Amino acid sequence: MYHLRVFVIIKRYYGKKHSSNLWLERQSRDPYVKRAREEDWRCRSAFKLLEIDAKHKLLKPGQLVIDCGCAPGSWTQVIVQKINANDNDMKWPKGTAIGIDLQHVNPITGAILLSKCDFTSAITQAEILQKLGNRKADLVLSDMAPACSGDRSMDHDKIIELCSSVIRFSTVVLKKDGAVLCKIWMGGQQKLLEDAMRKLFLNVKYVKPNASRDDSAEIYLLGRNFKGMT
Ligand SMILES: C[S@@+](CC[C@H](N)C(=O)[O-])C[C@H]1O[C@@H](n2cnc3c(N)ncnc32)[C@H](O)[C@@H]1O
Repeated sequence: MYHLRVFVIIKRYYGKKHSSNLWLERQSRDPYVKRAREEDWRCRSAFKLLEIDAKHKLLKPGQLVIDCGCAPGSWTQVIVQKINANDNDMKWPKGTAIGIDLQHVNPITGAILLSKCDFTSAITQAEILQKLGNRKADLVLSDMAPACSGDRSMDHDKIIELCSSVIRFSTVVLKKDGAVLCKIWMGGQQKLLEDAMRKLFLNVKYVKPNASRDDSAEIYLLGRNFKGMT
């Protein structure tokens, strides 16, 4: 019995060490990780949003954008840059970026950050509404991802729950014709989410940027031209 316990402990230790070595090796070979460091983005995810934006032209000067699941902050960095791109031109108002995350987020100049906040909680959503005042958002983004349990189907259900919360909140805060972009992990419930979005947005499509790893189940659902609530 004792030997069995020792064997299990050693296997667990080396298993973890092996997978963290694989992760390190993968990071060191990843060109986006290197570029993120060189270009001062907080993480490689910046390139996903930059790529989606280059193709779909979502971010514009003067917009109000809500970034759900923003830590460590690379999407918020991109947003702040794009919505204030015409900063010297007085005809454009300054943009507003609001980032929310469960984790601590280091300050980003030009962004309002709600650190250590659960986006799905009523308290956090009330706080976002308070920050908005009587303004509405042009764009709601969600790159939120639940902590992986290792059970694909359970993780899929959890991320769909997060997206459902984003869509519900978007119906309250979005301007007519506004847009939502949210990350999902593909699975059985994605069609339900897609159908719910089709009822609210004129255009709904799937988007997979090159910076999103090929072997990942990650994909983004983009809903454009919010129909507004009647
Ligand atoms: C992939 S990371 C986001 C990366 C980010 N877009 C960037 O570019 O830096 C996913 C984030 O979602 C956050 N998250 C997961 N569930 C959340 C929740 N209920 N409320 C707020 N943030 C959440 C996690 O804490 C994590 O930081």
